[in-house]
Amino acid sequence: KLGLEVGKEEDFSRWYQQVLTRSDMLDYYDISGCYIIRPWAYHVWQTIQEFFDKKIKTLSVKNCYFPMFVSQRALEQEKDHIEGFAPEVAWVTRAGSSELDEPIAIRPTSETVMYPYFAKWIRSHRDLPLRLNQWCSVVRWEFKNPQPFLRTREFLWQEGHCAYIDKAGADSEARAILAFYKSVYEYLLAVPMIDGVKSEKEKFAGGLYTTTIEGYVPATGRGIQAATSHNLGQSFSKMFNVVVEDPNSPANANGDAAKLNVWQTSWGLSTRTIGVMVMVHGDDKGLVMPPRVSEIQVIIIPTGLTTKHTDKDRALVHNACLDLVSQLTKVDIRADADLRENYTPGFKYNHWELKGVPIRLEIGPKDLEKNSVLSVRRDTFAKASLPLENIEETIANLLETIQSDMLAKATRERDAGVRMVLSWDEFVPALNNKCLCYIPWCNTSECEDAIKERSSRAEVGDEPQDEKAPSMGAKSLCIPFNQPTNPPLVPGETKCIQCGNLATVYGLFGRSY
Ligand SMILES: O=C(C[C@H]1NCCC[C@H]1O)Cn1cnc2c(c1=O)CCCC2
Ligand SMILES: [Mg+2]
Repeated sequence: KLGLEVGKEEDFSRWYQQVLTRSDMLDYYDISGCYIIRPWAYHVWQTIQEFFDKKIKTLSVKNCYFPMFVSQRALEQEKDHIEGFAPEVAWVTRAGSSELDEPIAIRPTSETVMYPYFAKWIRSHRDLPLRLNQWCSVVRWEFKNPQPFLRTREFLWQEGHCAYIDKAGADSEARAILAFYKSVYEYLLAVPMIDGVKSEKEKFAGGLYTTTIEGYVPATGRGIQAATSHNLGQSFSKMFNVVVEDPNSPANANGDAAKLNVWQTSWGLSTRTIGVMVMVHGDDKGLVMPPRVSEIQVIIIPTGLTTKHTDKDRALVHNACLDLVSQLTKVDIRADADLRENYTPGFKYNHWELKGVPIRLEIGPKDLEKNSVLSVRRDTFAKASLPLENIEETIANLLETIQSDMLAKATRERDAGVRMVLSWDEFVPALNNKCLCYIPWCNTSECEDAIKERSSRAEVGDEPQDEKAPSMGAKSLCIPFNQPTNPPLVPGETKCIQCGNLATVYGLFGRSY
């Protein structure tokens, strides 16, 4: 059966799974939480990789590869970094039929893999800055229900790890990387992001601060953490003893200079990117692929051929399709033709709509007479008859228009899903209206806990716990760099909507993935 059996608004999680499997993006695997990434999705990941890799090379970041195995000693080098996460760590305990003397962990992230070697390699300030990145997979044995691309036990990502002589170096690089992350989503995936800093409660416990980009999924009204870039401060360099001689401090009496723990950053972006793109742009006909990341940007389909037409007519139309493919390919447009004899044009339209191909071109005998082609946009279904004259430029422009229209539409929907909430009694209704909320906030962890508690479904009245309504409370997603100004938050006057103490920031809150 082609097409989707369930609508996006009808049953979102079933829609999401069906759109992924029926578009051949992904297949389920016989180990829970693990999925097969098929070519249609893998092309998106490779496009992101090429784009991001070029960006970090402008910062002189070098790619490398560390082992996926972590010794128990290394992993537990820093207790509080790992203790919160310990249940998620997967261990190798046996090889063949023989037990290992020591269990070996599979990396859930690579701080503890890399930093002992940072300590070994960084001996002098001249060894700084050190800027490394690796493209790899990591394993986190999550117990919450898995979701393809969004929460999986193994996922592909990149993790960057850098070391600087001072805080300023770490600050500026962390922010530069965050801007690159934002452009992955906004330039490639046509998904708008809100950037900001995580609260003390939500930040990466091992670090000084976490900057983040936060997405919004209109269909569920939930926020989603899309990528993070941390200034780790000096906590990891103290744990792992990554020290240099302080170039700015004179040697003391007996000649040895002061020691300085380096300042570090770490940053990660994963295949969650693909899930966000699907959730934001997909519709009831299937995927809607942003042109910049779609393996096929234009699909050309012969049409209008009936039994009345001769084999010659058919050959003419098929050749016109193939000519068009080569014309577009010559100008780097990723075009293909679907000349399968055993499927009707209508069947093919559904198939390529399901896969979200941005433009469909229909060519038949009549079009050849008029030297034109019928184009259909996947995002709006708008049809237009296009002259074959100068078709390359026309299609190139149409692809650009689709890319920017998709971002504009997703931005309108995101803006409609984020509200200014200036009093507590508006907060939960806004969440239940699928909105994220900017709230005047005191920025304390205990208040954050109270907000989560008071906004979880159980707390609010006793309406039936229908499985769709998220029973979770609202989390703080970020303190946006771009603080709302309407109305302005008046320091010393504006109150936190939860606890009534003075508000110091606007916080972005919402139910989230
Ligand atoms: O991974 C990070 C921090 C950092 N890691 C490198 C990329 C950027 C950033 O995510 C946080 N973190 C999340 N999840 C886990 C761990 C963990 O450190 C360690 C144990 C298992 C689960
Ligand atoms: Mg986690």
